Amino acid sequence: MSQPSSSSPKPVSGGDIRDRLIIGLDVPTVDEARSIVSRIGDAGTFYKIGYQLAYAGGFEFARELIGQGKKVFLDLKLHDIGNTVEEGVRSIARMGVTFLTVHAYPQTMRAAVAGKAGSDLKILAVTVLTSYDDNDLIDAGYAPVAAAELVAKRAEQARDIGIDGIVCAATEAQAVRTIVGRNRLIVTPGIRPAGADAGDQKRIVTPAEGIRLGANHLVVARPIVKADDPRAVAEAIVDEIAKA
Ligand SMILES: O=C(O)c1cc(=O)[nH]c(=O)n1[C@@H]1O[C@H](COP(=O)(O)O)[C@@H](O)[C@H]1O
Repeated sequence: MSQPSSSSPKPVSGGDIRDRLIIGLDVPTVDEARSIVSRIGDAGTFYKIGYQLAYAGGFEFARELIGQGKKVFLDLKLHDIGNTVEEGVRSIARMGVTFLTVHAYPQTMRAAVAGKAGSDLKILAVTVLTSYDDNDLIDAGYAPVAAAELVAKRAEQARDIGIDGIVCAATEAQAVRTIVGRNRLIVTPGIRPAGADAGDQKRIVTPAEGIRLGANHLVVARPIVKADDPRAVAEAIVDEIAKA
């Protein structure tokens, strides 16, 4: 049965409903990102910068957004030897971003928790990518395992290591909530407004379903940044979140 959103823990802002929508700035240039942010205006409060923009001036742009009072999720999905992850996270913790992703491997998660010590940065562990289904896991060399089962195992490990939040498909959010409890965040990509193109996402739900399934924050990129009117789409999603 769906979990009512009112019983979910508060999203990171604690109050502003707009913060529950994280807009993925998956665009090639800072100019384009800046233009989208300005068109969205006060409908967008929380932005995600991933590989595409991060490696094209996105780190400086993250500081610019923070300077404007926006929250930033740096989606770098770190995964390396422990020392490298720990020192990398230590550097990122000084930037003032709100969220950072790492892959949910135990060594990597432990290193990230050590690296962020003393800062307000929240580490999110990516369990199983939302573009993966069970066959993709076999293809990647895993012994036959359901994506949902691997998500659950990684969520348990993340909880035990002291990770702040979990990135998973909303279809797994209820199961993850029972594992991580109410004090950790659940952040779900793979969100599609009704009728939107799924693209490469395999485990998708609508914004309202994502919230009802217990997500604290929804990540949406292409349906907003590729829209003719990104502000209208962002507003419609926030409205759907508010009513869920
Ligand atoms: O960590 C993420 O944000 C992430 C994890 C995951 O499992 N799946 C996933 O889609 N994402 C990111 O969420 C965003 C989803 O983008 P759209 O499919 O365009 O809405 C992309 O920037 C992905 O990199």
